[in-house]
Amino acid sequence: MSYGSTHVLHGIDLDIRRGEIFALLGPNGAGKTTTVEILEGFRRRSGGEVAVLGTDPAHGDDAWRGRIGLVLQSWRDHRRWRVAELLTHFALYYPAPRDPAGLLALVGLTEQADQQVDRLSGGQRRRLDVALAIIGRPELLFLDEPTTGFDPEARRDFHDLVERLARDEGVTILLTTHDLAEAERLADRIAVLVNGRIRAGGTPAELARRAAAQAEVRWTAPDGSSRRERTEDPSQLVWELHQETGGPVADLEVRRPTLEDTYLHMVHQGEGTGAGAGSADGRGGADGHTALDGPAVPDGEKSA
Ligand SMILES: Nc1ncnc2c1ncn2[C@@H]1O[C@H](COP(=O)(O)OP(=O)(O)OP(=O)(O)O)[C@@H](O)[C@H]1O
Repeated sequence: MSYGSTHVLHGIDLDIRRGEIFALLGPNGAGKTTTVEILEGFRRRSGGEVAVLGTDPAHGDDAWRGRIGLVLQSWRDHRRWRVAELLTHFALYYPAPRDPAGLLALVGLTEQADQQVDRLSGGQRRRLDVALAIIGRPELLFLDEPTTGFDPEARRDFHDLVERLARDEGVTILLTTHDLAEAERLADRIAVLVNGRIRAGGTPAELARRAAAQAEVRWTAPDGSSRRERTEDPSQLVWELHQETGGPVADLEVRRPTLEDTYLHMVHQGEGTGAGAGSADGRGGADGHTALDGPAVPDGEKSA
């Protein structure tokens, strides 16, 4: 995807399965919204192939659109409508809509049913966006940074709702977020997008395992110098150090990077170089490695 001469997406390769929650994770400006808008049929791509529910979104008709629900990043229409009125009105567009009252209860807006849309708080407005997106019982739901502005309780309720939609109703969900914890909590699979390229992909557990594959061991040598070494078998290294020193190893510390350390490292590296394109199944990378196979601790913490 290019805007004029600016390339914003490079070789994105995504395969999202029916019924899964898929998170597109990445920092501001990574290309998440652009990707999602291409999939939704709102933005015409510059090249490549896309099929959403078997249809090229550039040629999606009303029947295709009726199978999809959208929660956009910002959506500020219908300010003077009352909440329940708006839902009842939107329900008319679909062949088998949800019951508006039940839907209000589902998203926690029953008390606001008669309130005007422009009087809702940011979080309540977001809940209404979700209600509007699912009123037509979509097979596929796009959620573009859905929990921005939510307080912790609203965030938890929203996560429960997303899980219910996926697990109980089989809705396929594509979620964009820059919140690693949100992606970890909700997603069956995650693709990390940095600078328009997929830097890594897999289940949250796979990413965490790859992130934690190498531990960093720090200690103070008998000559007083600070030492660090990275290893997949810290116990072996510590045993050897103990033998060499002939006693306790001074200032010994063993640290495994968290998924967050690795994500931040990946973002930092990707924004610096723009290198490392790959696919969402974790195989990617020009050299056959994803960034998660690479240095597992932030640069600032590495030393000889
Ligand atoms: N209409 C446009 N014309 C030119 N450049 C654009 C346009 N829309 C987006 N961009 C650029 O494309 C890149 C990707 O933007 P995009 O909105 O897809 O990122 P994002 O990952 O969704 O970011 P955020 O988390 O901030 O919402 C950015 O560098 C942005 O400035």
